[in-house]
Amino acid sequence: MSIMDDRRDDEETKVASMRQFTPGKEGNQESSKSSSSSKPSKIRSFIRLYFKENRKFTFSKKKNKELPSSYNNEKYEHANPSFENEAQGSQDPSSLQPNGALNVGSAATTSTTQMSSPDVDSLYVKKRETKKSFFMGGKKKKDSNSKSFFNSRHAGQSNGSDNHSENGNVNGIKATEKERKVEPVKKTTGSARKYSSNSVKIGNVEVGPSSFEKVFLLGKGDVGRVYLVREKKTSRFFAMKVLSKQEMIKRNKIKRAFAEQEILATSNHPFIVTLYHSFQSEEYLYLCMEYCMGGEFFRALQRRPGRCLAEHEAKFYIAEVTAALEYLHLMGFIYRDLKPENILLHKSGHIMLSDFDLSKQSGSIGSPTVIQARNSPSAQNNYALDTKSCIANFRTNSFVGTEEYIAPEVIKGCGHTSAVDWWTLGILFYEMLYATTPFKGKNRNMTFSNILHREVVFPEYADAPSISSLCKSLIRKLLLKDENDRLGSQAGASDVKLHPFFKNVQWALLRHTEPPIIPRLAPTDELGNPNIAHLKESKSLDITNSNHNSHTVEVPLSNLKDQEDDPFLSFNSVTVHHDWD
Ligand SMILES: Nc1ncnc2c1ncn2[C@@H]1O[C@H](COP(=O)(O)OP(=O)(O)OP(=O)(O)O)[C@@H](O)[C@H]1O
Repeated sequence: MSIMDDRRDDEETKVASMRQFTPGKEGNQESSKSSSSSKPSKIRSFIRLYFKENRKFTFSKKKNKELPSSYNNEKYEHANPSFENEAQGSQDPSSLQPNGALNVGSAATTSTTQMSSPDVDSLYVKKRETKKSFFMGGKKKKDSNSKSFFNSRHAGQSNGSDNHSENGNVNGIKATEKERKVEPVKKTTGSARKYSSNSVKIGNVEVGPSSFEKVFLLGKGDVGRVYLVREKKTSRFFAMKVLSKQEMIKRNKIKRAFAEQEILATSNHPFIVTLYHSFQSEEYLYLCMEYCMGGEFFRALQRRPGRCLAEHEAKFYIAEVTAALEYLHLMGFIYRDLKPENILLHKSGHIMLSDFDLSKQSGSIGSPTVIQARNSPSAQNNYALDTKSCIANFRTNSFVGTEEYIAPEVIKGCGHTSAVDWWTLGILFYEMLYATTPFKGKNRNMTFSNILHREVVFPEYADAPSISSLCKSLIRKLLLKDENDRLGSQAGASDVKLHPFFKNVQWALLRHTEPPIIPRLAPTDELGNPNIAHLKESKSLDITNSNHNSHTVEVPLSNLKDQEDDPFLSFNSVTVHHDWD
């Protein structure tokens, strides 16, 4: 079977299978050699200066009179079926229970042993699938293997602290409400949260759920939905992520929601989705973000001939992702979930990283330093910013990621660093070029075994994409199994940027470069908002009624109000004003 065929099969699997959840304790076991006395605020100011950029993209200046990709049925068929489904009240696939956990079993004996490490603090592996599997008519796929590993794994970690699970299951036994202790997220002090201050002003939240009306459903994850909403007062459109508190409690994902808010509110970068407001109601947390009209990069990739890109096109996206990862690392974040599904496209076609719920923030971030570049192309330009130094010594033990993208050190369970992001960049690059990931096996066991033991192979069949040796060299270096040898291990993003493959890339002018795919957008109104007049609107226009009826309600939230340890008490309700608004 050719790689392309294989990919098509994979598509079926992705559509058919649900995300995999395994229990674990959201970890606090990260170790950092950097002193906790370091001053994140100063460092972040430095980073902001380093990245001080006008957020406007060159190409967005030209008034785009076309509709977002998701509206154009001709070019982007099924791009917005979520809307259809919402209107038709189709079945919510998340009502299908996620089915199990990791199983590296016999096919990957080494990893099984190592993964049983009691140091692992969190388990969360996503199976490749589209986040919109519900509208694609996928069926639930049972993964019986997963459960067995879940059980054996937890048998080896049966200390009390492991009783927290992503899905409320402990050693395969469903925890009762009494048993499930909801850990409040520690109230952070004003000094703990630092927001971008240069071009961004953070204030008390100025809106609430009733300030918006739902237009339609854009996409869905495990604990929430993302809606296109219109702010009543301004008629501006936003993407609103609505997270169910019930579900977060049930799946022990409270900290993930906090981390996502923190990262979104702190970040200010052209290739990272912008947060405008965050707030909560009794039932939900709300993240009001910039609406990425270009839709998912994953979808754009699927629509390309052969579902892949030419080398020069992939280079563009890999360069933008590298710039975004560089920024995140400088800010002290490890992204940990890079994949085409998490890359959205701005209406200009530039990338916007989204979905930070698996990201990890270093407790204290180090200072960026300047080091002698090993592979600098020019003698004058012999120094590089060491972007790794901000996060270099930060290790975390969570077992998180997406199956085909997981780095070897994560499978081994011996802790991982920001180097996992460079590994995932290598996988992403490969997938863009060959329409499949390099270590994909017949099942999860084989995939993990391949990740641990197999060298990356580049297809050489007759009509295989023609890829330069420089490009292959970059991918090989990003996919080195030993994180200490991997590209990025010396100076972080600078190592990657200085690879000869990127010789002609003008890093500072990336966002002024015309993207290879310009989303065909439907007509916009005079404010640049999508013209949705012709669309059938969602049944419920009330954002306060998010209708998360797919999930079982187990803990009455009103009970939480009586508890002094309301886990959402310290969720930051803020409004972020950006200087380009
Ligand atoms: N800013 C945005 N603009 C347009 N569409 C968006 C935006 N944010 C999210 N979406 C859509 O909603 C989908 C789900 O979003 P997201 O991945 O953030 O949700 P999630 O609940 O965190 O998912 P997961 O379970 O993978 O963590 C995305 O795949 C995308 O299609």
